[in-house]
Amino acid sequence: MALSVDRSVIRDARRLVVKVGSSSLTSPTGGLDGFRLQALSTALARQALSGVRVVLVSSGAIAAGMGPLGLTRRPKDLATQQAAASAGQGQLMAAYTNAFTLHGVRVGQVLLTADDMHRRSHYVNASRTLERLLELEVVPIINENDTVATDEIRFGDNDRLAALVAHLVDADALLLLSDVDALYDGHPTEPGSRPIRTVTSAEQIAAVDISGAGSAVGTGGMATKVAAAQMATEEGVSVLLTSADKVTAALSGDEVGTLFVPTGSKSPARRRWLAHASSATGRIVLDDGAVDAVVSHRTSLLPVGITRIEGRFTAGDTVDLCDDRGLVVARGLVGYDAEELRPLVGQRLARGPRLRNGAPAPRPVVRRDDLVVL
Ligand SMILES: Nc1ncnc2c1ncn2[C@@H]1O[C@H](COP(=O)(O)OP(=O)(O)O)[C@@H](O)[C@H]1O
Ligand SMILES: N[C@@H](CCC(=O)OP(=O)(O)O)C(=O)O
Repeated sequence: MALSVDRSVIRDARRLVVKVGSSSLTSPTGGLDGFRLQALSTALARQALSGVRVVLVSSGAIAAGMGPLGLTRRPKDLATQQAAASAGQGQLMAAYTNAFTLHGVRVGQVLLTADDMHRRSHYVNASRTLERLLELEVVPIINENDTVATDEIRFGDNDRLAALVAHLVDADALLLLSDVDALYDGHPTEPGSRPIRTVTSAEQIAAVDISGAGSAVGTGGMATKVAAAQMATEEGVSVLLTSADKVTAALSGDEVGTLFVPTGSKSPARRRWLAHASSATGRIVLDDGAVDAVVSHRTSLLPVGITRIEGRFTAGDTVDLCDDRGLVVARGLVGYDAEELRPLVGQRLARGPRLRNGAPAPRPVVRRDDLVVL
C-alpha cells in the first residue's frame, strides 16, 4: 500500500471527524472561551459548506460547567464531574449552535456512552442516526454522555470516542485538535524536543515519552491521542494531530502537526465493531488445535476445541477467545448461553455430522463470519 505522507488526505477527506479537547475551548480560568469556540466553528462550518461531511467530537462540558458551579479546578470525583458536565453541556451546545448558525450551518447534539458502542443494536442505531444527520447536512456534535456514564460504561476520554466515531461513520480522516501542535519526540516542555511530522507505525514511536500530564482541564493526555490514532489508522483512517489554532492550515493540507498514516485497510463494519467497539462478557479457552483452526484457517469454533468457558454470557454476546495461556487471540459473537455450552465443552464429533452418541452435531459456538482475529 503506497504511503500517502502528504496532508492532502486531510484536505480532500469527504468524511471528516474532528475531535477538540477541553484545553482548546476554555479560558485558563475554566469556562468556555467564546472566541476560540467561534474560530473553530467557522473553520468547520466552511468545510461543511464545501460539501464535506463533518462530525465534531467536542470535549468541554465539564470545563464549561466549572464556572457556573463555582469550581476553580477540574473536579476529580465522578459525581461532581457529572454535575459539572450537566451544567456545562447545555452551554457548550448553545455556543456551538450560535456559532454555526452564523454560517447557516445546522448542528445536532449526540451524547453517547460506551454502552452505545458495546451493544451491537445500539451501535447500529447510533450509526443510522449519524448517517441521517449527515444526509440532512447537519453537523453532529458528539460528546460522552458524562451525566449518566458510570465508571463501568465510560469511554474515559473523547480521543477513544473520536476513533470509534471515525469507524462508525466510515471516515476518511480524523483530525485531533489539542493544545499542542504535534506529537513531540519528548515532552514538549523538555528542551530539545522536536515535533514528529509523520508516523508510519506504532514501533516508530514506541520509545516516545507520552506519559506527561495533559492540561488541567483535560482528561486524555497524549497517550489517549496516540492510542486513538492507532485505533483509527488500523482501519484505514488517516489521522492528523495538531493544535486547534492550526485548524484552518490543517484543513488546507498544509504541513502542520503529526500525520499518522493508515497501517491497515477498512474491514467490514461488523468486524470493525467486533475488533474495536464491542466488549466481551465472557471468555472461551481453546486448545491448540482450535487456536490454529480459528486463527490460521479462520474456521468456525466447535465445542470440541474448547477446554474451558468463563463468565455468564448469553447467546449473541461478545466473548474473547483465548489460548491456554490466557492470551486473547480472537473475539466473536457466541451462539450459546454459557450454561447451555458448558456440557458440550470438549465433545468429540463422530465421523460426519453426528456425536458419538448419535445426537446431531451441535451448531458452531462462534460462526466464522461472527469472529475477528485480534
Ligand atoms: N510526547 C508528547 N508530545 C506532545 N504533547 C505531549 C507529549 N507528552 C505529553 N504531552 C502533553 O499532552 C497534552 C495534550 O493532552 P490534553 O491536555 O489532555 O489535551 P486535550 O485537552 O486536547 O485532550 C499536551 O498539552 C502535552 O503537555
Ligand atoms: N466528556 C468530557 C471530555 C472528556 C475528555 O476526553 O476531555 P479531553 O481530554 O479534554 O478531550 C467533557 O466534555 O468535559
